[in-house]
Amino acid sequence: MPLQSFVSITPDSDFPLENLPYGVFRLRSGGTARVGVAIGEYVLDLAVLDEAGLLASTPVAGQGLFTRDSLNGFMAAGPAAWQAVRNTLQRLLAADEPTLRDHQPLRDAALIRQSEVELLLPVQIGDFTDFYSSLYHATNTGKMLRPDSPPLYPNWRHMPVAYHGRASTVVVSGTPIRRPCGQIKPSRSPEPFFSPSRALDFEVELAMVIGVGSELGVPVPIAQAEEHIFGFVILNDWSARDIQGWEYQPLGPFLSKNFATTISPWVVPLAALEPFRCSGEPQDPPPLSYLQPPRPGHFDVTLEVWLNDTRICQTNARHLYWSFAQQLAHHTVNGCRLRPGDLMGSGTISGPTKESRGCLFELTWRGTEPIQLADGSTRRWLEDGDTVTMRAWAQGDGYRIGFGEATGTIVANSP
Ligand SMILES: O=C(O)/C=C/C(=O)CC(=O)CC(=O)O
Ligand SMILES: [Ca+2]
Ligand SMILES: [Mg+2]
Repeated sequence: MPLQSFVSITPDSDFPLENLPYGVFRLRSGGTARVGVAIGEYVLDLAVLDEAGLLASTPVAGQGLFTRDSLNGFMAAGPAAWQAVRNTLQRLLAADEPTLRDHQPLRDAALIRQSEVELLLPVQIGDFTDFYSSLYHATNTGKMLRPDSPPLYPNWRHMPVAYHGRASTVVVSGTPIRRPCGQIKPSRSPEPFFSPSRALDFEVELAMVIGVGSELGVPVPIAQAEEHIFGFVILNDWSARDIQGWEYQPLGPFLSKNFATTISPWVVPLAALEPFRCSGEPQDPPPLSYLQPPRPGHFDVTLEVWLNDTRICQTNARHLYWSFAQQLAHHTVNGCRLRPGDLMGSGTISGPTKESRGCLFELTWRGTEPIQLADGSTRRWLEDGDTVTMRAWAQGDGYRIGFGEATGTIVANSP
């Protein structure tokens, strides 16, 4: 039986009382940025609640953490504070709780229609790392990029491989995406040339948002890894496959991926995904002991990709080989420090079936098998004006933990 709120929530809403994802918003009519949670069609303004003393029972009351333009201050307060605020909000929004329900002026000030707000980038991102943790994606990618070698490098099943991206180009859902220019060298061309990308792609991922940092030189043990995770967003790692194919050896992706990365505006708390914890793909060989988790670390989250009006991919985060806890333990095992606001992408979440391939690179097999859209047109790669929208949710009994969406439209460029 879903939790009952006095705010009306339909069963297909992304934002029931069980979810309460955090975001940063501004009224379209003006004003400063503030922190809120999504509930049904509304945003609950936490700054208003704090000023009214309704968060008094939590360790973060009266610190001004919700009148900021990022979640970083609140995230740094740690898991006990997150849990206290979450418990308080679930109580304040409950159907049988009069404090907010029956206080009309406060209710009007605190609950704002989402249609009246602009959602901002929720986190000030210090570092962005992107993993490569789907066995299906890594195998397909390896087959296409390196047809004459085994698809997986020998390290892949021993560690969560990743590359370092650019925090400076992570943008919030809705931001237009300018087609990047760069060096391209098709195999039939003897020399590289400079051009707008002709092989623009998306990658559907989830990303963890780091809440609490770690100490320089001190690895985070896998059993404590999740204590550092504040929550999750949808991530689209826009990728220019032609630039990537020429630049990536031997150091990996660079300009082919760091021109833009889109994230969804609501950060879904780890606590909201707890009922959806599950095992991932079997790991063979067994990982080294620092990567052996004390419990399952995957989550049953469905993801969809829409290209204009056509759904072109449906996949699930449980298809990942390496879990978020394993990624985090590996990332810090050398003493690399975490900071509040770091962002870590899962890697493209491809599954075992054709429709669960998480990028055009795989869906069109490097552009050789065009896909058909509902309007009759076909695509090998993204065209100017195309809109890619990603959605994600965990399906509960009578409710869903939704992530909202991560969307972006391609804008033309000329060299
Ligand atoms: O060079 C390769 O084998 C492939 C690299 C990537 O595709 C990097 C990446 O973004 C990984 C991912 O999203 O899974
Ligand atoms: Ca990626
Ligand atoms: Mg990218």
